[in-house]
Amino acid sequence: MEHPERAEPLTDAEREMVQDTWGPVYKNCEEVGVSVLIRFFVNFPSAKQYFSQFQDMDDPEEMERSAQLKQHACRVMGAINTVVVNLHDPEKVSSVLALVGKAHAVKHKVEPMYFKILSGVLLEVFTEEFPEFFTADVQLVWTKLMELVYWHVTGAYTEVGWVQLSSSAV
Ligand code: HEM
Repeated sequence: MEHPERAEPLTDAEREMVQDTWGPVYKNCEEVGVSVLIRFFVNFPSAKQYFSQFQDMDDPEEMERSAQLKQHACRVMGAINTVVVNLHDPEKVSSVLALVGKAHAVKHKVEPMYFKILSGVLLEVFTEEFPEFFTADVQLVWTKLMELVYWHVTGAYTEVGWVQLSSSAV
């Protein structure tokens, strides 16, 4: 799997932009997280294969009632929160994301490309729900943060010897 030397670190000003705009999102973390995951699973239905409780569901309203979906929404948002509040501490960021990457590779066997797709959906929903905060500049910085997340997660995949099994995630 391709893995560049390093991810571009955020500057102090960029860190502040991320932290300032994350507050209103995290305040509504369950609602926003559920919207993100529903859009993810509706637009990329193959991503449901990993979730026993709703892999065969197509109706978004039914998905919304799944406890497993809600739980994963909160876990995703919780992990992003840990990254955002610890941006000043690169070791903490890398250890949190290494754990996420390792679990998804070893335990859940999730194709890493889905992390890239989910990042795009996260940003899309944040921007739609909080247009006053997610201006073009802010979106760029968040894209940089998501690239950093992806870099750490895929680094963990490489470390556990993940071999890409399929070239297409969609
Ligand atoms: C930023 C992205 C993500 C974060 C922060 C995240 C975080 C987590 C966390 C903290 C857990 C619980 C602990 C564990 O079992 O490892 C978890 C479980 C899980 N994740 Fe993710 N995840 C992300 C993306 C994904 C993606 C893209 C998929 C698949 C398409 C996925 C599939 C799963 C599955 C199947 C479980 C187990 C669910 C269960 O047992 O009910 N995750 N995730």
